[in-house]
Amino acid sequence: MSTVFELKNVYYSYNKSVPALIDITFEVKKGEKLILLGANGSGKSTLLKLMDNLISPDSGEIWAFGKLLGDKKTFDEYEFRKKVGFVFQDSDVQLFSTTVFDEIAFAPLQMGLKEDEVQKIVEETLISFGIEKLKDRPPHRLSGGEKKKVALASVMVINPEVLLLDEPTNGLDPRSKKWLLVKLQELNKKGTTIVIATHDLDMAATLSDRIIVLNENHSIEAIGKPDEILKDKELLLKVNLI
Ligand SMILES: Nc1ncnc2c1ncn2[C@@H]1O[C@H](COP(=O)(O)OP(=O)(O)OP(=O)(O)O)[C@@H](O)[C@H]1O
Repeated sequence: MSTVFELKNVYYSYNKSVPALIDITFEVKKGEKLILLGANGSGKSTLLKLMDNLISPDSGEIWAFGKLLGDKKTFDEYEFRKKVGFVFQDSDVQLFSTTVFDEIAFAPLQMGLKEDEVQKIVEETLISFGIEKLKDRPPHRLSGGEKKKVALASVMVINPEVLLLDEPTNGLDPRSKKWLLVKLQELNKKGTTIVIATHDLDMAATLSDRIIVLNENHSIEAIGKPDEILKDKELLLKVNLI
């Protein structure tokens, strides 16, 4: 299996006195389902933002598809954005269009698809996410769960090779959550690499090949197979997950 992401001794702090991540090293293999678990404030969202090249490490390196993120000579931001989709924890940060239709059409239009192709792909996505009725509504006036579905649809519409998802089930009702887990499983079977930050042990159990646990000191406490990690009560207690 080829490596999609490689993080080497990554450090990050929002301001000098408060570290957010300390000495993070791991790889993500192509087609892998990786769960990032950890208590509030342990650094999960920060880690995903670093992997999405929204912020840059203070030190250490992040490689994606064999290229050093942000490297002026070799890194192509446009190619990267086509391959990697990021769904924020807070949907309000993500949604900016005047209608749900335009929100979902944005990425395919950016990729240069023709108007009629975009129309078709957006209609299909609206149906697949069960949000056809919302298509003319302003995204910022939707409920939390509806916003989350639109945010997911607006990223998944271009079928990225890698999905970075920050608390994707937050705000979803039980049926929508189940539906999302099935959808992510299906995408993964077709080859999509999935990295999810969550506290949701249910999701960690159903949707992971490997789990990374971050501790309150913002470093990696454990990396392992789901059955090893989720059986380890002492570990889960230590990081506030049970
Ligand atoms: N914009 C910011 N400015 C300053 N500090 C920040 C900022 N965002 C996060 N932090 C701090 O960085 C650390 C890691 O935060 P992060 O949001 O990555 O944690 P998390 O594991 O995703 O938490 P949660 O489970 O609560 O979403 C925390 O100590 C947090 O207070």
